[in-house]
Amino acid sequence: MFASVVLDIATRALDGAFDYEIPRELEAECAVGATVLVPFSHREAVGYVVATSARPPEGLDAARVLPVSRVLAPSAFDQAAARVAFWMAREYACPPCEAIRPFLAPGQTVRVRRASANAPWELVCQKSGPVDERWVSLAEKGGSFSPRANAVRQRAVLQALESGPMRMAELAATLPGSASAVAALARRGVVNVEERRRVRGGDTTTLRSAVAARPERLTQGQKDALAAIARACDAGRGDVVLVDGVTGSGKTEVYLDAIERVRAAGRGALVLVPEISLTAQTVGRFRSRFGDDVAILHSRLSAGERFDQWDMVRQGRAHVVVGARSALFAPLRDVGLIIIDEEHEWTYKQESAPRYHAREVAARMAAERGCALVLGSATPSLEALERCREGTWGGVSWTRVSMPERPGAARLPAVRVVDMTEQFSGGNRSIFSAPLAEALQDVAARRQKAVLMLNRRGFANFLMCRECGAVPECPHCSTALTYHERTHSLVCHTCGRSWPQRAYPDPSTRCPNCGSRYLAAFGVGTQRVEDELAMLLPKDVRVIRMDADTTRGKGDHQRLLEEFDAAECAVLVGTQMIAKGLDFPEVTLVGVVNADTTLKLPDFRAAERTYDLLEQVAGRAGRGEEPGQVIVQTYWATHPAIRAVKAHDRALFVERELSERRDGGYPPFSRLSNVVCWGRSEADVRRTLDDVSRRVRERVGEAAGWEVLGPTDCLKAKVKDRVRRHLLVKSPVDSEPGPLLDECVRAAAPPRGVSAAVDVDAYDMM
Ligand SMILES: Nc1ncnc2c1ncn2[C@@H]1O[C@H](COP(=O)(O)OP(=O)(O)OP(=O)(O)O)[C@@H](O)[C@H]1O
Ligand SMILES: [Zn+2]
Repeated sequence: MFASVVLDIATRALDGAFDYEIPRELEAECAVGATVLVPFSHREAVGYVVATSARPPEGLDAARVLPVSRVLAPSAFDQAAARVAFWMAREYACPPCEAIRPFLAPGQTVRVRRASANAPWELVCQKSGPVDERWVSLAEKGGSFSPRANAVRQRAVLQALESGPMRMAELAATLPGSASAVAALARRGVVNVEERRRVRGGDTTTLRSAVAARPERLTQGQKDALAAIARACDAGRGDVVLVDGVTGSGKTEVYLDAIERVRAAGRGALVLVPEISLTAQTVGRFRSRFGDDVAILHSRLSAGERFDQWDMVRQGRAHVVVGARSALFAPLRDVGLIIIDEEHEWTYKQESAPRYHAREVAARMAAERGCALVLGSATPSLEALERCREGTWGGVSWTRVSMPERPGAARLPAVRVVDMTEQFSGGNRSIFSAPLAEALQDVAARRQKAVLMLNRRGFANFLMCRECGAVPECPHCSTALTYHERTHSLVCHTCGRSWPQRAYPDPSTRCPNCGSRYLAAFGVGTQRVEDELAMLLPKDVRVIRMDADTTRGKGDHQRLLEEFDAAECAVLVGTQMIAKGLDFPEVTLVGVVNADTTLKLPDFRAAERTYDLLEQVAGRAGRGEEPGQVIVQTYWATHPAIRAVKAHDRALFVERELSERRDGGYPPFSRLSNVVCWGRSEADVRRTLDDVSRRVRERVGEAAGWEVLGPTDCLKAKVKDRVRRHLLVKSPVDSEPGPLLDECVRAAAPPRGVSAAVDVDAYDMM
């Protein structure tokens, strides 16, 4: 037998597979997907088997093919997955081993390394094993036993167990030396020790929304969606269904029912949700329907826990995988359905190699495995909408099903837009406009609940006139200028021009539009909102703050939501993290403190992001029987994104946005790739990227639909003392920029100390 092996050496120079002979004694283990050790250029290297064959590789003398030395880890992926990995390597311009790594067992780092140029190579093997799942509990007769007076540890163990069984690992961590005490107690039959495979990720919660009770009847939209999904599944060629359902329309129920059908046919399902929604609520809903058949994968699990979940899938003990982006690579054998919830979310794009977009990889995987792909969102990406409008894309059908209504008595909330410049000229200097302050007080008086969102995405700082709402923009690029506090300047990060400018309260400040002296840096913290709320509302209203600061710990997120759930009357104040997914039927008011910050990001998707965010957060109101109200505070009430949210009419935003994108040649009408170069030496970085740019321009020539922009400094021009510059490349929708850019970067051969990354279909261009 022979094996085709991709070496784990991440360099652009090594992009193929190498052939090895499989010694007879390794034949059983050395399957596709196995991690192996092989001889390579006078040393040994780690690699992954991507194909096996009984015939010797063509054109090679079988006697000269070297043998595989060892099998280091059993198979983690199959042939179809290997094909997807090769596609990823090409599409996203990365070495094949980088595209294979996501498919490996969590926690596996097996590398051959050496400490210095002359040191010997050594194999570093780190693999996660199953987590210690021994549980200790009091036995029946435990109550009557009393340890000897000097058996302090035994006493402590018994005391700890009084409130219920505990994991051995937990006991050992909290009571040093408890292992031997437990062993002694177990010998006397006072405690029981049992192996118990805990179902992880579904930690118990008091959240009422964490159960998915089967509804009495489905809405028409839900039925339509399920019918379309069934057709796509039966077609068996990777067809895509976009479930375009307004917030609270019951998309989760559609996913659950669709999975039930797939499971009944004996196949499994992969469900991707944004990391932040992987809370007890989502997980609980899937568990309440599928129990232990669900595996959960996300980054807040420990390496051991992740391994366990992954291994359950590989062993065929769990058939429904719910997880963040990377769950796409779980070793589920017979995938019948892939679901991506909140399809428009940015977190589906990975920002480090391999720089893939989960939507695109999922589409490829669905075609490769002959299953259906379901995308769900209340605010679908323009890419998905455009492909559905075309009807087919990439050789499969793309169908949009709309779910325009919420089930039962629930209605979409009324949205009121408050113009903050009017509030300011009327003398109101508070964070809260008069209407929002009143609505909050009403919620307190009626003992209901409210959600207040502070838009804080992006780090870009800009100046805004408090009197007229103007934001200084680049006259050449029509993007908002970034304010640099230390140098007192406004900078355009598209063309690099800059202007001196001082912000309020400096006396020299003048708004370029109206001359007001209130041209100030924009930004309010959650802390300040919390303080102002405390002054506005009676003491007995719970204010719960949820932001990066209050959710550092593992269980913080869930605990805060549980507090909000349990409270009688409360306000949840938070950043973007509270905008999506939350299903609290008793929320009657949603307030958006500052709708505009994302509009001003120097990014062509800024308006889309803002629209998505506002429509999603607005969707948290009125999900139960009580009608909901939304108040959006903005300095830009006439912006199409704001008007669309106000009317719950996406067309108001999308039509204009699509025509602008078409005119500007931006996605979804083109592909946009970002080539970034960074290093300590600015001269080297410049020279390298100039070289790349020259090569790309040469290759592209006058080809229709190709356009090269830059090179320019990145918006984050310096990170950790490394200078960053980038080049943007637009290409036609059906082009393959990956291989071309890869070749140009390779040919430019970045010198030592300069790194280059190719980001195809880039989202973050800062
Ligand atoms: N057919 C139905 N009849 C009654 N209630 C339903 C039905 N389908 C779903 N629900 C309930 O409607 C609520 C909203 O559903 P869900 O959370 O799935 O909405 P969603 O479409 O995912 O919204 P969002 O995009 O805002 O997250 C849930 O409490 C769910 O239990
Ligand atoms: Zn400019």
